Amino acid sequence: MPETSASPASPEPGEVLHTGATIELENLTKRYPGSPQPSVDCVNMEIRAGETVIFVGPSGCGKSTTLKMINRLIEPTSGRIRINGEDVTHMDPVRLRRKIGYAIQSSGLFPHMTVAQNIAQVPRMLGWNKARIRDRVEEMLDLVGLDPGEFHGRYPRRLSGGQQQRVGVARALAADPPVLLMDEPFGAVDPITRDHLQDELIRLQHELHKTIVFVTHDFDEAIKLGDRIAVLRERSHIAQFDTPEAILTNPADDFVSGFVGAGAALKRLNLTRVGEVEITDVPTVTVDDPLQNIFNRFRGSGINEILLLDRRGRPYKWLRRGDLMRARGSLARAGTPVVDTVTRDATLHDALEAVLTDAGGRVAVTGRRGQYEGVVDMETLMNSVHELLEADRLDALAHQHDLEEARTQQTHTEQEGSAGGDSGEARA
Ligand SMILES: Nc1ncnc2c1ncn2[C@@H]1O[C@H](COP(=O)(O)OP(=O)(O)OP(=O)(O)O)[C@@H](O)[C@H]1O
Repeated sequence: MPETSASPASPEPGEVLHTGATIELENLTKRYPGSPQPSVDCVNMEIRAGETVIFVGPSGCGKSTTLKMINRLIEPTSGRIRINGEDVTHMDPVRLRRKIGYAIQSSGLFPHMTVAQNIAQVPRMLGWNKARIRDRVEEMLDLVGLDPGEFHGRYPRRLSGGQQQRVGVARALAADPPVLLMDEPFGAVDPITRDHLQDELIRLQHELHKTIVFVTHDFDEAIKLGDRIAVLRERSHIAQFDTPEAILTNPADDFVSGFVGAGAALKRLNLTRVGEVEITDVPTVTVDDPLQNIFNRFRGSGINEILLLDRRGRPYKWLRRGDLMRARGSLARAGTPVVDTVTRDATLHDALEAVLTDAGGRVAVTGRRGQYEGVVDMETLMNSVHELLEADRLDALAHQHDLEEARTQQTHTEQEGSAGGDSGEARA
């Protein structure tokens, strides 16, 4: 039976919708039947409302089990879960799951339902009326960057892996839950699609401020997406729970260092976004511009290269002067196709990768619908990397200085304390 009252516009008392909710795990433990050891052993963790927390750790350490206990897909053996202060450890799990979005690696879409029906599933169970569901489906498709007109009636088998994941995220968010759990949601897609999906999740999170708990094997993904990262070791013991910067610059122990792996300086590039560096403009023309106009653009300026945009303003090809000579009246044969692009939410690491594989040493920056917004080139990236490393070096020096001061202070306090102790005894 559908619930009659529930609606995101009319939250129940104590319930915060539209934005995130706090999650508290208290001594959370799972012992699977027949296993001598618990798979998750006494986890204590506080996740703030609106933050993205990433669980990383070696295979089998208990990441998924911990995650699935939050929406009780796996029942805890003992311990407590509180969401926004409310103890949900024994709440009806079906009711609980309507408040918690869940996205998984294989997207989990129902193959016999259209995209729209998949997205509408939880709102339907919540008893929303048809018009509201229809509006919400359109809104969700738009939110995850899929054209509602094109994708509404499609079946999942007619979507690419990346599109399926987008629909999976749209479905998880449809009832506007304050919490979103994501279990390796981008694990099965190719690296370029994965980068784009990550960028989109960052953009979504800027708009929505959900509380997201995200499981991954990939430390680079954790750095890119997490406000905080929980590095877990066996039985979900927390090795370190901190910001990506702190984990990269001050790993708590050898286990964390080993997990961070080599190349911390390169990983540092994952902490800066393309939107934070200088984006330059290049001359552009569109496929509808007459060839003669394009010739004139070259002729009228000293430029050697123009970016050709498609009808929707998306980067399509790089055109050089010589290409036009060979075009023989048609742009179809001219130029070098744009293979990769980045958004402003992409990391410098993504941008560097794209620039390194691009013969021209630059990558086009695109907006939400893939439209051209500018270009980042090798020189900008190199300058930014130098600035970042220099800033890190100064931070490390300041940190070292603070530590030394604290040590000196402590020595003084101890010396004074032992002197003070004597006088204390004398007073007693
Ligand atoms: N249904 C189950 N019955 C018994 N043991 C289980 C079950 N599910 C998981 N486990 C065990 O619990 C431990 C933690 O598993 P879990 O799937 O949570 O780890 P994980 O860190 O998410 O692993 P991976 O990164 O490989 O997905 C593993 O040792 C696993 O073998």
